[in-house]
Amino acid sequence: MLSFSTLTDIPADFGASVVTVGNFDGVHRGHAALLHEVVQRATARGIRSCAVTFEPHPLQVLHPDRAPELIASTTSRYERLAATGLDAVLVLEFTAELAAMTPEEFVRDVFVDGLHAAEVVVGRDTRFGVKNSGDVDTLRQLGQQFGFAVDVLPDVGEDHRISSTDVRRALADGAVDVAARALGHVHDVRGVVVRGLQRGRELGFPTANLGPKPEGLVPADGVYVGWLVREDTARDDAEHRMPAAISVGTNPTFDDVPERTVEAYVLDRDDLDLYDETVRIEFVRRLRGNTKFDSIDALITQMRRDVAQAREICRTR
Ligand SMILES: Cc1cc2nc3c(=O)[nH]c(=O)nc-3n(C[C@H](O)[C@H](O)[C@H](O)COP(=O)(O)O)c2cc1C
Ligand SMILES: Nc1ncnc2c1ncn2[C@@H]1O[C@H](COP(=O)(O)OP(=O)(O)OP(=O)(O)O)[C@@H](O)[C@H]1O
Repeated sequence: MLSFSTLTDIPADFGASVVTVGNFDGVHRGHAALLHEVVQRATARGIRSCAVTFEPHPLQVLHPDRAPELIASTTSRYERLAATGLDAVLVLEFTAELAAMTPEEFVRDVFVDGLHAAEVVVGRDTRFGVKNSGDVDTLRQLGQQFGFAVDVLPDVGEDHRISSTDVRRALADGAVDVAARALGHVHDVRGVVVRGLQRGRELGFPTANLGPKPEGLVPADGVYVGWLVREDTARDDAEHRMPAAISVGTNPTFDDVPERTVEAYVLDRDDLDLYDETVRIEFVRRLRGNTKFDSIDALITQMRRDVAQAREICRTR
């Protein structure tokens, strides 16, 4: 997938394209359906497919107090966009100047002059241009004016429209299985493995601890079942993706963990050295909250139960 960060990056011979626009945070099932349509229509016409997106998230610039915590990092969004088969992504820096463009200016500069759009595909609630003043009707008028087709796709979602907002809410509640259903993939966070307090090994469960502020939305404190994925190993390596019991929180049984951490015990492995590696932790299912135990023995007994449950769940996947 080609990646452009300004309009001037687009090569002169890029040709005509089928285009869509949005934040695509998390690249959920609604986004994926829309992007799939963009790719299919471009293939049918024998032209390029391109998604226009923004960095940072528009609300971070316009209303930082209302800006959402993003589901996925820029890296992960990029990878998921690439996986849809798009030919190109245009990641525009979202600035006050961009925010001030009228719908007509945005469409002319970006879709028409920049990407030579033959067709623009959007969801029915799309808004664009200064103060979100443009909607699908505006887009249809501009399509007639500039000579591109406009397709408005129906909502995706069984009982209600899938949205990034719902995915964020599910993750904040620890409902990682609900989030995965809306996303169409398991949610993950990404970070470098750092040294913890080295207590895990004594408890019988050594854990890979992610450094502070991993990329991606960290779900509610609790104990989860999932997978640890090592980015630096090949996909077909047996140790690339390994089942894990995961803990998110401040380890309340101990009083010495000031920061919320994400740590994963790779099931039945005490021989791994993951320090300084970049890993992803995938969250499949929540088992329970993160509790303060009266004794270390009580914690260990519960961790054994967690691990047994994790083994069972991962065995069937
Ligand atoms: C499956 C699992 C469940 C856990 N549950 C709890 C818990 O309920 N309460 C708690 O205080 N710590 C819990 N922990 C975190 C342990 O306290 C932590 O892994 C241990 O203190 C090692 O920390 P370290 O890696 O910083 O050395 C859990 C860890 C795992 C892997
Ligand atoms: N469930 C859905 N079904 C169909 N299209 C969707 C769905 N969700 C988003 N889209 C479309 O995907 C494009 C990109 O959307 P964008 O990421 O900007 O917002 P969003 O997902 O609607 O945001 P949020 O969920 O945070 O309200 C838009 O054209 C939007 O209409």
